[in-house]
Amino acid sequence: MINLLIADDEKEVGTFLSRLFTLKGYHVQVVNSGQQFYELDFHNHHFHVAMIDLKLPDCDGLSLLRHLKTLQPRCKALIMTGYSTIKTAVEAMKLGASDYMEKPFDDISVLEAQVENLLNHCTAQHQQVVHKLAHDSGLIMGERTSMSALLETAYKVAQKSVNVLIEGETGTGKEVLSRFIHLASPRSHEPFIALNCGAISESLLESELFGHEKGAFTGATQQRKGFFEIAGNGTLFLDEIADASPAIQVKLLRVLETREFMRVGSSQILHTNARLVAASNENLQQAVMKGKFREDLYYRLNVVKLDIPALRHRKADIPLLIEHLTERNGQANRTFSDCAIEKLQRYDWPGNIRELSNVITRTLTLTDSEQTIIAEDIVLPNNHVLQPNIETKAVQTIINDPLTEWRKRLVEDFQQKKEMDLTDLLSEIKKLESIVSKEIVLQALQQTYGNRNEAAKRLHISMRKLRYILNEKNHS
Ligand SMILES: Nc1ncnc2c1ncn2[C@@H]1O[C@H](COP(=O)(O)OP(=O)(O)OP(=O)(O)O)[C@@H](O)[C@H]1O
Repeated sequence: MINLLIADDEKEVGTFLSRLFTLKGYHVQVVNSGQQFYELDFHNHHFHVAMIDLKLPDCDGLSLLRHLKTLQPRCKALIMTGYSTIKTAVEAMKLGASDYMEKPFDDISVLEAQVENLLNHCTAQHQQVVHKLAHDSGLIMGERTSMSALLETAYKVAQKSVNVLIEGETGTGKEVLSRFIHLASPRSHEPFIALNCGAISESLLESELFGHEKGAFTGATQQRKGFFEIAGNGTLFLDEIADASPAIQVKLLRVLETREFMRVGSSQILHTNARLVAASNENLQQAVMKGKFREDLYYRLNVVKLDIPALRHRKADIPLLIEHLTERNGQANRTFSDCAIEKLQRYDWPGNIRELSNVITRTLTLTDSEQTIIAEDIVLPNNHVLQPNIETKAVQTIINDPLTEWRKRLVEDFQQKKEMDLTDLLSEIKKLESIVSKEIVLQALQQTYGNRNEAAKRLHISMRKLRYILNEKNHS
């Protein structure tokens, strides 16, 4: 028996949906408040799909979603939302909701289809689809990394007609991700147009975006369509959006608000249905605070924000990327030794995947095509800093030495006393733990030149834990 859960304070909605799905043979449970939701017996009663309204009188839908996903991670959640809360619905998708549906429901068959889809949704099949799309867009990442979670969110928002803002350092793959969004969207058969707002002058950018009439300016010898027109029902990717001039920002805002624009030199109003994906390697919110970027445009673009992590924060992806980039160079048969891969993983990659790609191409070109690439073949920038591999070094020096000494002392102690005091032993283990962890943290701090945030990140611990290990009293 399929079990559905509906959480909505509007009783009529609950009754209507309950009737609709009961007729299909499903068992439907309706709750009208957060309190009723929390009183459900999630431990003994499994739900297949939960439809959750974002606004309940006594709590918000996101808390209900968190509760549900903690107790029943396999239950698919469909968020019901009004237009004003679409942004929160997208947040909900980041928290694990499968989809959202706008209320009031214009077409009930769409809701029915969404629920059916979720019920038929097979995880393995779904992952295959996402992987294939990623591969087709040239996007490589490891499994269960920060990128795979990001891709899952990107896949979900791709299905919607919302604007997307992608932030990430230069070369992290913002354009690649925007291609993935396009390919995963219902617009995939329409054009994908990419334009770098930082690479051209203001007047040229305006005419590239909106087109121009013949004679609109010197050199405009014929009428030309702009990218908004060429993109049609497809996707327009605007890279380095923070570099658009104030005048262009005003025009973009107008297009996003009204979906209308005019070619340069024309008074004819044209309509666009293109989806906008904007990207920036600068933090756009900070650009707003500095007065460099319009706040209203920022909010229009930032319906969904995807942050691509820098390559140095996802080094686990490097071996796969090396393989992919080697293949892209037409040299799939070439291999990198373990030491070579380790060397590449220890570098910080300020230019991210673009820089990695250049290093791979250069290395492949300069080495004999028969040989395995070794660490010495890889030339990194002159002033590069290779990050020591904390784990290896820690095991060799920091853990081994105190452990040997401790073991020796323990054995000598036992030989003298001829008896074992377990309480003493446990307290010795605690002491050893604190000595070793403090040494590791100090080592990490040395390697990050005192940068506590970076040290904590490398050791996969919180700042609070780092302060605790360093015996700083006030570590909260
Ligand atoms: N996940 C990835 N898998 C494989 N290749 C990637 C990935 N991400 C980026 N690349 C490659 O890295 C290079 C830079 O990617 P892209 O142009 O998308 O970065 P970007 O963030 O848009 O850069 P910029 O900020 O400079 O515009 C390209 O050659 C791209 O193919």
